Amino acid sequence: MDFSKGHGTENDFVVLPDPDVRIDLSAPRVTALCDRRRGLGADGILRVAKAGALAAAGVLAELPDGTSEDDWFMDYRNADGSIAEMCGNGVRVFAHYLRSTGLETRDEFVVGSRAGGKPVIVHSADGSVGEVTVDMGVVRDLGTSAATIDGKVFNGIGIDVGNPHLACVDAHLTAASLSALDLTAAPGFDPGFFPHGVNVEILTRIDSGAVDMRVHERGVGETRSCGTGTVAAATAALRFDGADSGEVNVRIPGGQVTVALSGGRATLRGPSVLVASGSLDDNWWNGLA
Ligand SMILES: N[C@@H](CCC[C@H](N)C(=O)O)C(=O)O
Repeated sequence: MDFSKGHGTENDFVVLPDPDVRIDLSAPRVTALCDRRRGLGADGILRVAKAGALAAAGVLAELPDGTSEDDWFMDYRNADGSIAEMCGNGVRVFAHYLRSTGLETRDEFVVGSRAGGKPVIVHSADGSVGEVTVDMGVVRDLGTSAATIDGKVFNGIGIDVGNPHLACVDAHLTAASLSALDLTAAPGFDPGFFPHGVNVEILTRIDSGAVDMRVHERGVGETRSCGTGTVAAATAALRFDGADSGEVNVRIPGGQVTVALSGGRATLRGPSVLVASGSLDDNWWNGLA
């Protein structure tokens, strides 16, 4: 079992090449592989497969919109073994991996996800560093809700970027007070509003075209970055200022990305790093099934 390890602004992933879908990617295998003591350690897994092969194997009930059988498909799993619809940082790492390994020779192609096909532009991709823009598609406003963190209530907007987010702009926050927040425990949220759980972003308002953001991810915990979360954050920050389009630089603990919103759609541009590749021990892997 070959693997690569990579990250997008320090949101890290184990990449498992499995074009013909021969691996049983069970929840125990995902959790063990993502465990930072028992396994390789990661926020999530990116299985690299052909969309048609995933459908034939029954991993996908049907091909999502904008995805065809021959497209590469990012079969994303959270560190706790749950399946998520989309991962913005993951798509950048996925596209970088495909280009740097030669599995894909084009600079512009579609990456399939459970939230639909995501067109990408690979601006650069060597063996270790890449830069990718992802067309994230339609961003949907779900209405207002609130999160509770460390006993404090943060008002925000529910935003669907293929997966669910609650993005909370707090005009009193500074980069320093944001970094002092205790995000160890999962934020409280309204389960009636978010029946499938939610990713929660806390952020400053826009200053000089940029916001600072932290995130607590569904199925993972606090991460150093979340690509779909940065799109939700940029959307909420623009709304906070009465705008529905524009470009926002989003600073997260793991780096910076750029989100552009226009006509209810978003693009996400940012870096990708591939740090290692190798093979898993067969006995260890097979013992996890
Ligand atoms: N880190 C990802 C999002 C991964 C999925 C998320 N935890 C969920 O369950 O929706 C990103 O970069 O978007």
